[in-house]
Amino acid sequence: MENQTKKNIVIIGSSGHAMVAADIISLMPEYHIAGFTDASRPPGTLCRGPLAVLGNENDLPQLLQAHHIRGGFIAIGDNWVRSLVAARIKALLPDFHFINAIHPSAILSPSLTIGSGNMIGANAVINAGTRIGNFTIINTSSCIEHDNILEDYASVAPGTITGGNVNIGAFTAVGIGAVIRHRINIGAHTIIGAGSLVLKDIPDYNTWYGSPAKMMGTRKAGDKYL
Ligand SMILES: CC(=O)SCCNC(=O)CCNC(=O)[C@H](O)C(C)(C)COP(=O)(O)OP(=O)(O)OC[C@H]1O[C@@H](n2cnc3c(N)ncnc32)[C@H](O)[C@@H]1OP(=O)(O)O
Repeated sequence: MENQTKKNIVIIGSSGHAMVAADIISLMPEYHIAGFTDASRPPGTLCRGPLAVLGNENDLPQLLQAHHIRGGFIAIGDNWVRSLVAARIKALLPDFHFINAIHPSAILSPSLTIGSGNMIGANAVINAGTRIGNFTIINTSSCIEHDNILEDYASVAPGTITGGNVNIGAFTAVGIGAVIRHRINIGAHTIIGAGSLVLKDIPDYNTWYGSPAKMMGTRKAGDKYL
């Protein structure tokens, strides 16, 4: 039940990633989680203690009223799928408020610029002058150094480290534990494999991995990467 100090929030998705997002949002004093939406599980399915699947995305207009929901968070780890879901919700509810899910242990520079719909995990550090777009994932214990740019729907997996002045393009996924040297530009829709060391600029629609990372293939928007 919403009280006077907390806004009711719905989490879109109910996977393992959604449970991490729920853990984060439950630690944010301004929000109360009303439940989840997930088209692949019947309403009433318990997900996290008493919190259940309330319906699917198409039910959102009714769910907002029934549960006094004031905003939501898309907790879908796949960058492309997350963008498709965001587009569907925006078409259905143009004024829907997408919150940022920011773990209280994250350390964010006061000069950080950030949009909406982003997840910032436990112990992440984001340093001065960095700009984060919308619907990105900065996962657990990532270190995003000064003057980086992360475009919309980009993601960095747990333990990623970037140097200063790194740009990561829209929809690009940086794998777990990758290290990216300072002043590197990574294009859009690109994948950096787990544990990679990136020392060169990387174009759009590429897969690179290894130490040092090398070009291992090309890809199309929406290709799987996990
Ligand atoms: C909370 C979370 O879970 S966040 C998500 C965390 N997960 C990740 O970060 C995963 C990122 N994805 C990867 O690293 C993937 O391995 C990819 C996308 C780079 C490559 O995937 P695929 O194209 O399917 O490669 P595939 O598994 O077929 O492996 C092909 C070869 O490359 C090697 N390889 C794959 N990934 C890597 C890597 N990151 N570094 C070095 N070698 C690699 C494999 O060992 C294999 O070598 P082999 O032919 O000698 O056996």
